[in-house]
Amino acid sequence: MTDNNSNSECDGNCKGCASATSCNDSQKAASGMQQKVEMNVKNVILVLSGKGGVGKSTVAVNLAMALSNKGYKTGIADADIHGPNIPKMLGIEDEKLNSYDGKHIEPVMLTGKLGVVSMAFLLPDKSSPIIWRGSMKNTAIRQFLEDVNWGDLDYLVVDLPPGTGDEALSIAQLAPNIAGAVIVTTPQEVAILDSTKSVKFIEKLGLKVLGIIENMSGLICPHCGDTIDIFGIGGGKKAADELSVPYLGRIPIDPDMRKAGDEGKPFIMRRDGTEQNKETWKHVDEVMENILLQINN
Ligand SMILES: Nc1ncnc2c1ncn2[C@@H]1O[C@H](COP(=O)(O)OP(=O)(O)OP(=O)(O)O)[C@@H](O)[C@H]1O
Repeated sequence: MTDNNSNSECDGNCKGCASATSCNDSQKAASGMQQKVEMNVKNVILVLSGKGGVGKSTVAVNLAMALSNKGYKTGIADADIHGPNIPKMLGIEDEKLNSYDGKHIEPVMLTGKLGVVSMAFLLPDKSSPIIWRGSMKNTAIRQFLEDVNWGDLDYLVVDLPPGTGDEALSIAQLAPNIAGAVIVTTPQEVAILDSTKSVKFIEKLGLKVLGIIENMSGLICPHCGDTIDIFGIGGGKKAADELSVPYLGRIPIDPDMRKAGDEGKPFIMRRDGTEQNKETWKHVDEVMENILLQINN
């Protein structure tokens, strides 16, 4: 076994792993020997994608908000250590994490039923990069689960960075009661190819794929109501069928969705009654219901 973060050299069966003393956290993660943390959560939902910028955080905040609006006690763990955008999307980027006993961290409560933790709350300057190796990220993720006063949660929604790296592996191995993973993609071939990797990654870890969401799926023209295929339509459904995983639905490109993220007020809190808004709402509602159906399936 080497002393770096490579997982290719650690099979989890060497003497070091057996004695559990000589591997660093990342190697333990790679070998699958990390113990689940203890926390009172009924369902952990992972949100991931193969490619960046496809709408994971957008889906995560809307899903968490939808669940808490239904009365479920919900948490969001922003596990995108290098690019934590959840606080900005919820309009709480100036908040800080507090600790009353020096050990446990209080989540930032958006409402009585929705708490949030993110690296963004710990940064002195929002534009500072976080330059961390895998083992440090693993430790931070463990703390997000174990050291946060979440209370009893019905759902914990975890927003992951793109790809199948340290953060995804850490969460998959540390979090208890993982209901499954929602894979977000856009319709183009390159995004689909990368989301296929996400599906295989989740399956390899023995977790359930709740399904694929096709985001940015056509633009409904606000003037004529016609759909313009900017990135195409149907790639997510095709991928879901080919991979034999559920298709959770599609969300069109909607300028209001982008505004919602920029203004820190999630889309599902905006109902303006326009035809375009109603159409997007119909799709968002369908996607959220399908996720819940798959969890209870
Ligand atoms: N359906 C949509 N219509 C319009 N804009 C959208 C839509 N979905 C997401 N966006 C916008 O696209 C941008 C990227 O979305 P988001 O940050 O959710 O992606 P991400 O996959 O989490 O990104 P990253 O890989 O950087 O974490 C944001 O500005 C968001 O508001």
